[in-house]
Amino acid sequence: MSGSPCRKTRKAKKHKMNSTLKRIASLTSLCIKGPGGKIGILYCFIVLALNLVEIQLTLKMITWNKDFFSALEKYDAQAALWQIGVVGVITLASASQYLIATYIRQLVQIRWRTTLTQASLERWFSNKAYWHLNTDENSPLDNPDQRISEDCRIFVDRLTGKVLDLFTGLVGLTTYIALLWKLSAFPIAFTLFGTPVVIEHYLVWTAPIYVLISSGLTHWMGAPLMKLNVIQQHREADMRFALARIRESKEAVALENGEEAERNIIDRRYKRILENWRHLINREFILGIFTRPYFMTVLRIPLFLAFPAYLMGYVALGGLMQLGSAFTRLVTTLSWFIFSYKELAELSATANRLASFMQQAEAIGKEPSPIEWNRSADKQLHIRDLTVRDPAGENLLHLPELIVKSGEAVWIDGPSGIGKSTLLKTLSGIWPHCEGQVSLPPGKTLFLPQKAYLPLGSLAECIAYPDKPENPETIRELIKKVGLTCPRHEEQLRQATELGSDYRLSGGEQQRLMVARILATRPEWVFLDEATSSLDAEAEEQLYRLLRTSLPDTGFIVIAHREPKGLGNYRRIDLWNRKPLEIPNENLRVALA
Ligand SMILES: Nc1ncnc2c1ncn2[C@@H]1O[C@H](COP(=O)(O)OP(=O)(O)OP(=O)(O)O)[C@@H](O)[C@H]1O
Repeated sequence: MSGSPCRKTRKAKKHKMNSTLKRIASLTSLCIKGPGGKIGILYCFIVLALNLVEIQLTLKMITWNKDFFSALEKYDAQAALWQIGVVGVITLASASQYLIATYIRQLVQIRWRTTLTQASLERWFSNKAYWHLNTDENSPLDNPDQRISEDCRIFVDRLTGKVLDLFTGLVGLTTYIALLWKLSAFPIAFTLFGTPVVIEHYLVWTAPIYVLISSGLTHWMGAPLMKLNVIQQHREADMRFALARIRESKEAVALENGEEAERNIIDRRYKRILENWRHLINREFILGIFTRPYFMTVLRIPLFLAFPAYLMGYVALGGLMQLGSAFTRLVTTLSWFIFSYKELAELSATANRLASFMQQAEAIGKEPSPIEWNRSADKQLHIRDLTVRDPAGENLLHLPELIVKSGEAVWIDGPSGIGKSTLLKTLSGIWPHCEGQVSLPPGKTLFLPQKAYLPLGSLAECIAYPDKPENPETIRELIKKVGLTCPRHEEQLRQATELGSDYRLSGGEQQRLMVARILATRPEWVFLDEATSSLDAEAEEQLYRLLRTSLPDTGFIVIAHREPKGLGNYRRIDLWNRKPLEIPNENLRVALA
């Protein structure tokens, strides 16, 4: 039997709830295991202890209500004045408790957020997850880069806020129930359909019924909020991404007068935000119809409910006020769920997003590599039976065998789109759609794409990237060597790297910087993907000559559409030829799939 649809939905909801709780627990344990995480637990206990002090202060305040109003009822000015002093002391203690607890709670947040952010970054960078993770519009993993900073903050904030409140609430609940039980030792009697009904301690029973009905209504009305909040964050992040992309490509946009087109893209994304926002505010409005009056009356209702006890003469005015405030505290504590609905929705949505990001990033490392990687002991790069495909599974290239000795140079050229860059991505180990065997010789390898990458930081850091920078004098010499000799270059280079304004350098100048990087990092193997395409032929030749003479033992694999003069003796892999290609070297046979 497959079960009724209703039961199935309930089962699915229960399963979802369980997996959310598991995710919250696993992220919390990650926070605790990090540096200073255990001290965080100690701090949480201190916050809990302070919260228990707050419960005691609340009990004092409930008693104060009785004493103060009794004094008023009796026109006892001296007692009333004394109670004003008492309330001052309680307020002072309560404010101190609140400030210290909040401060310690924030100390926990600093520790745990740091751990969670580090853990996310570790997964983001390890196995190049930032490259592999599918983050397009239809992916459930939206804008993970933005999530790392935002979700880690929200998760820790809600966890240390709401979960500690939950524990405090549970203690408070038992205390207030016990107090109300003691205070409301009188029954309420009425007739229902001709039958006399007497309910002892009726105020204690009324509170949970009142809150249960209210919580049920809140959940029913507010349930769609969770999904709408997730969609809203997704769309906001999409718009931020589109805006950041314009900043990144501002030169192309400005040159192509793309303002209107860009404006349309942003407008479309903003429209999607508005669409969901409308649903969100409608739903918040519906929820508010209930929660707003609830918040406003929650402090009055107890008085109305305790009123019959006053009329029946069970309590005096002071007792009524004491009952009212005890009932209010019980209802407020029970209402924790209602007051925290939005934040709880955020906590669960954030936990789900963060955990699924971490799971997906971890899964990347677990997938076996489609390439059989070996370490070659003979200082040769050895590729055997390598097939490179596109993501749809269509063959792009097939290399039966290619051996490159250290210090050798290979030039690969062929038509656009044939798969040259994809071949380099395969050799770097990031392209998953391939198979074959690759033996890499030991030593450093450097892959440089056509578009130079200038990381944010000092010029020395940019040149030495990804290694640690050398001394500034060496850097200055290297910059001169690659032809950036003009005095104005110094300031431009500083702005390009330190301020991230790489558009201040011409394409050729940026590529000269990349040549300086090869000279600074001195790799054993260099893979260049049209990395000199913006230079004029003469400059290109000079730079290749510089590379070959400075790094005579380095193997060069160069993808270029024009002959890399200056590279010295090189072998050519000509992918223009559509038939299997015989190259003079016996070891090198290239065929197009
Ligand atoms: N990340 C990717 N996702 C989907 N398809 C891709 C991806 N990268 C490359 N391709 C496809 O693989 C094919 C080969 O692309 P590749 O960039 O390797 O060509 P190329 O020979 O280097 O071209 P060019 O000389 O124009 O740079 C192209 O059809 C391209 O659309």
